[in-house]
Amino acid sequence: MNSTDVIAEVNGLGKTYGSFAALTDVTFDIRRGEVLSLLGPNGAGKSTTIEILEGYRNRTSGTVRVLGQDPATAGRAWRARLGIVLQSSGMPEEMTVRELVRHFAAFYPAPRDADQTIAAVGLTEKARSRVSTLSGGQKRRVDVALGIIGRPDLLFLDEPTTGFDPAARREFWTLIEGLRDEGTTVLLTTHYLDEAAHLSDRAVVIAGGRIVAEGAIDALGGAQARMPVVHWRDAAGDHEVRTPEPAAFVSRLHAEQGEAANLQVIRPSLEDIYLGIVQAGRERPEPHGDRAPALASAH
Ligand SMILES: Nc1ncnc2c1ncn2[C@@H]1O[C@H](COP(=O)(O)OP(=O)(O)OP(=O)(O)O)[C@@H](O)[C@H]1O
Repeated sequence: MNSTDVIAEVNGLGKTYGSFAALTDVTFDIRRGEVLSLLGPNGAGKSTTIEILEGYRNRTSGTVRVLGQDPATAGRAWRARLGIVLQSSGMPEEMTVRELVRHFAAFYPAPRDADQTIAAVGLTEKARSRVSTLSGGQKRRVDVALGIIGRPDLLFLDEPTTGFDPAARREFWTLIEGLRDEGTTVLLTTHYLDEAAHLSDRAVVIAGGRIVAEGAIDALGGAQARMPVVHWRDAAGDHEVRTPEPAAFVSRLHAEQGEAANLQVIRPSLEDIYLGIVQAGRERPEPHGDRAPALASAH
């Protein structure tokens, strides 16, 4: 891969809070134009990673480059190229949606049109409403509008659809697909595996502060974890066989036994695969001696 195709590089990233290692040896990159999902259970270290990439949190060790610069020292022009939708944000509640979006647009050199952005997040009818009168999901849409108003090269979305109803989530997905088609690179964290599967090209799975899986979203977990399972019942009881060729297996089963009761072919969902990865990560023995890495390069 050409190095210009990499928009962010994280190498051997470590973060300790006192003696607690929140991140250990985290290495991954974000490629231009992709939607990368950062997945992991509560407390895995996702927000810590994102905040280090955004320059809001100092790292303990390792190297990080985002849009060609070290976030720990990068300045305002660099920050203007990022779009950030945090898990929770404090917005001036007394402003109207339009006032707020216009206010933020003024911070950027080449912002989107405020009304078009409000329309893109589905809030045209609320453009004249004060933020204080919006529902939780509508406020989240304002967060997203503020995240994209500056035409970011890299957009961080930290659990963007929490609190959205199902229709709003689908609309949001369409919005993100549109941004991706325009060339925006997105780092997404979500606990909704269907969202990750729908939107992202690749995923990095983090658990206990370490990367436990990484790869194309439709190859995550490897062939074994994704192997279909054939279930059926006969006089001897219930049976379950994992096979890469379920059709051939069912055909043989039928030839041998005739119509099987309760026959099912189940392909593991991304959620099944993800839960298996996280569980395996928990059971993995701790690598010797690096639970709390020394301060290699404090920033
Ligand atoms: N300022 C802090 N001081 C001490 N520990 C912290 C601090 N911030 C985070 N941690 C700890 O670091 C770990 C990683 O937290 P982080 O917020 O990055 O997780 P997360 O993956 O984003 O979780 P969630 O899915 O719940 O948002 C957690 O165990 C958390 O308690």
